[in-house]
Amino acid sequence: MLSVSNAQAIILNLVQPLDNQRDTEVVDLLAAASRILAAPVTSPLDFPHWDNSAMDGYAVRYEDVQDSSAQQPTVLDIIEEIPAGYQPQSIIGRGQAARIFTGAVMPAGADTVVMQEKTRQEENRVFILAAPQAKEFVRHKASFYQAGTQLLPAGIQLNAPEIAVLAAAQCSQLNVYRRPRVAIFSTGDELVTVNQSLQPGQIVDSNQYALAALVRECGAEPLLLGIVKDEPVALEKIITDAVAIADIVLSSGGVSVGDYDYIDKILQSLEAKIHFQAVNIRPGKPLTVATLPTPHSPLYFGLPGNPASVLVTFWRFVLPAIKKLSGIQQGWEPIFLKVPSYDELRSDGQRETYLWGKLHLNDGIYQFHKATGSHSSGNLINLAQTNALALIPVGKTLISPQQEVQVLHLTIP
Ligand SMILES: Nc1nc2c(c(=O)[nH]1)N[C@H]1C(S)=C(S)[C@@H](COP(=O)(O)OP(=O)(O)OC[C@H]3O[C@@H](n4cnc5c(N)ncnc54)[C@H](O)[C@@H]3O)O[C@H]1N2
Ligand code: MOO
Ligand SMILES: [Mg+2]
Repeated sequence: MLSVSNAQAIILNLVQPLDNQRDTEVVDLLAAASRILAAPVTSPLDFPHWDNSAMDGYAVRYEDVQDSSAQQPTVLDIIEEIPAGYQPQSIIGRGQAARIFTGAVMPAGADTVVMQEKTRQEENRVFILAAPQAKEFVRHKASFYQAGTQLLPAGIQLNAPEIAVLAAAQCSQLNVYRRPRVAIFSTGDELVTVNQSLQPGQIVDSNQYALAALVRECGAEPLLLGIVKDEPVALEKIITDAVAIADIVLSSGGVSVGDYDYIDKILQSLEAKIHFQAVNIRPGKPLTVATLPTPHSPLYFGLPGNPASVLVTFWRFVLPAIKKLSGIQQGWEPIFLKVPSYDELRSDGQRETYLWGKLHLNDGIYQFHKATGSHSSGNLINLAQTNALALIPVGKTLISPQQEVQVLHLTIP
């Protein structure tokens, strides 16, 4: 059976990132947090914009003060006071200084700032009580960033640090990738919505709600198409509708070998290319990945119906695909941490097994705690509060308490 890593490689190979011309939109800076930058940004401004002081103190000429000490202070005449936001008017000459404050423009003639604590002021004179270093406490024009060079590259996510940079560079509108569109529907005669009353044999379609939340969490737009019965005609229509509007289609259920599992047959009748129908993973083995022969060739994930399988296959396979699609330039693959396991972890050794649970901080070190209760893929109850999946590789049957385990950390992104 196809290994998890080969399945991931096939999926990432199939994903075409959004187009940096067609698939973009302009958003205000305040709405740009967590979006993906579609074009590199350059600024006509230098950072700092001008030489300025890093301290509250006195702007001086280094050559005047280089021999200063507490015993033999240099005495300078204060000829100007320069607060932040003020353009200095005078040129500092021999024996002169300017009172200056943090962030204020350096006056011409001065090249060094002496911090206030190393001075004593008496009326219009300042006593320099210690020799500074040459150019000390001056933040030089363009020393952080040179105008016209690249400020931010395309393909990065805009988080608080980038938003700060863009604000400082007066970029009030940004060219970002549009959100990937992800169509979601559930299949099954037994399914009802949260608001319908349950008849014997029925369950709530929790997968659609779970997938909508996951898609939204990773910055994409969920298009909810509802529940469809296990009927070929209805299924063919919903798949056709979904592929027409979405970049990625997620269905759940109907991909195993039962008499009412129609998804793969309908994909075949629609001339989809099915890349694989099963992966050596637990939970989530019956996973269908296909591409459809429409112009924009959306990627189709037929996720298995069991609720735990849906979440695990989303985290392991769909999330990296959405990341690549969204225009992010790198870091699509899941990140595994190596941590000690608090609990004993078991698998039959046949499939790459994912056990859900929580990373707990213990004295500054993460530890994996397995969720209590049944790890059946049909049990969604103990999935609540999951923030990590422990991985037991093929061939391994036991990870003992305190042994190291690889853990997929689920904080998105
Ligand atoms: N003979 C075999 N039977 C099964 C195999 C197998 O290899 N041979 N694989 C099992 C595994 S593993 C899984 S996972 C499931 C996958 O089943 P399907 O994708 O065909 O899904 P369904 O049969 O439609 O449903 C399975 C299960 O999940 C519940 N379900 C379905 N949709 C939802 C939903 N939207 N919300 C909540 N729960 C849902 C459904 O009621 C079933 O209990 O196949 C095994 N069988
Ligand atoms: O793959 Mo299934 O998800 O083991 O139950
Ligand atoms: Mg089935």
